[in-house]
Amino acid sequence: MLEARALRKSFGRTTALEGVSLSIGEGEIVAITGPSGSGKSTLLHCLAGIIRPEAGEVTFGGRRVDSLDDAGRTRLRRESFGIVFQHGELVPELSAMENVALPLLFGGHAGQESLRSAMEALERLGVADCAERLPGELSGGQSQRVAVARALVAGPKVVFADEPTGALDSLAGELVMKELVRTAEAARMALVIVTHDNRVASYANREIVLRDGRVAG
Ligand SMILES: Nc1ncnc2c1ncn2[C@@H]1O[C@H](COP(=O)(O)OP(=O)(O)OP(=O)(O)O)[C@@H](O)[C@H]1O
Repeated sequence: MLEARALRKSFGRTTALEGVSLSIGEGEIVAITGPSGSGKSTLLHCLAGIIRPEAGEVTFGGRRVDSLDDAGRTRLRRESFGIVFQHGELVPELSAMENVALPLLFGGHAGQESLRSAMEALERLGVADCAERLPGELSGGQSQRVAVARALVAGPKVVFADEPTGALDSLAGELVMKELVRTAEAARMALVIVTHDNRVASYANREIVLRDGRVAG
């Protein structure tokens, strides 16, 4: 469903990815691991259409992602992907519940229905009590759970998550991982997780290890 072939990406003189190829199936849970600086986030961003590789191809459902223009990639992300960034990246002026409702509102759903679904997603992630708060009034871990709720709420085909449990204690981390895995299994959603944490990687069907921008195993 999601494929990458011979990806290369550099930043100035730093080669972040070199010759990375992989294929991820529907409903598959894949952990991307490897040392700091090995290219994990860069790979996730290329797969999700956030940045474009200099060489190689990314396809989703047989359609090229990397050759789409910015508007095309934004539309694809909105329609088919859910993304959890390392630091939450919530809209600061909107409440937690409104942040979670955004993907539904962008998708043309009615306001009340979107807010109700957002509330249910917050409940499943154990942060319903944060619904009315602004992102600036949330802890790092609460923000991260709100960001996971936002990524899942619109029923994406793929969720990309960069260290989704980095700011969480082990109990909350487990809740987040169980909710991600439950949704992946129930909706045949693929899940691509960048992580340093072996416990998180243990939820995956497969682990892709990067070293110096290449797939090492
Ligand atoms: N925007 C950027 N500008 C310049 N260099 C960058 C940029 N993004 C990444 N890099 C470099 O590319 C390499 C890969 O970075 P990347 O963030 O993908 O690694 P990572 O494996 O996710 O690291 P970490 O585990 O520390 O988050 C690193 O050497 C990094 O310094």
